[in-house]
Amino acid sequence: MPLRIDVITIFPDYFAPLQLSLMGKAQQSGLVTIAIHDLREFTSDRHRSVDDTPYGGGAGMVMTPEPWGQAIDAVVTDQSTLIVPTPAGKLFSQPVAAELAHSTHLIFACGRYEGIDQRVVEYYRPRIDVRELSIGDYVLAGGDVATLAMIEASVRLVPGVLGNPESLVEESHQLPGVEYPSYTKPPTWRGLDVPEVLLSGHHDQIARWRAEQSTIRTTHNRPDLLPGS
Ligand SMILES: Nc1ccc2ncsc2c1
Repeated sequence: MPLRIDVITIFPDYFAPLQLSLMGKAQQSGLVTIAIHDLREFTSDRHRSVDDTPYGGGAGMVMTPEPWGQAIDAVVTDQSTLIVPTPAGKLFSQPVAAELAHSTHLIFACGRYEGIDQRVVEYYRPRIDVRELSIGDYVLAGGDVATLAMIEASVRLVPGVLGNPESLVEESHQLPGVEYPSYTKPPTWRGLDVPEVLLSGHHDQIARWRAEQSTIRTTHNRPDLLPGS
């Protein structure tokens, strides 16, 4: 049963990259099907409007609920998971990507402006799995780039998508923290040598060196990921 993904957006062209590389191959292989829908196709007024001023005042505009209701109703099933990217959401992570990779049907609602009228989430929550997800503590111009990131992170975990599942095994055995630095040919580049241990063939020493490097990097860049932090 392939993973089906429906993306609803006012900028369908943002999703052209999904035809390339790994994401494109995943679709050609039949492991994943991705459909992009223009929210404006689900409006009924002459101007195809999708937003209005916020109740309660405040700057910016809010996306009106009805086009979203029409668009989501056009694709939803009782197996669907509705994902609403928002800076206010729970943090997307590798474990969440793994969950999404094993779903049957994902609907991404890419909001713009100040977001989507909250009643859209309230309406679907009793009916299907609804997840408001953030990709980090920063604000984009809309949910489209966040959706691209979450699709790529999730689809690469769909069994069969990655040519070499070994890289997923390594990822899953990742020590708590960030990965060690990587090197390839040439052995010397602009006067800089590859760490000697990596050329030694001593796999135990290499493993130890990589674990040390991961700890050094995690301590410096992501102390929040250190065990016990
Ligand atoms: N609708 C919207 C606006 C900004 C933003 N930034 C990250 S996800 C998101 C979603």
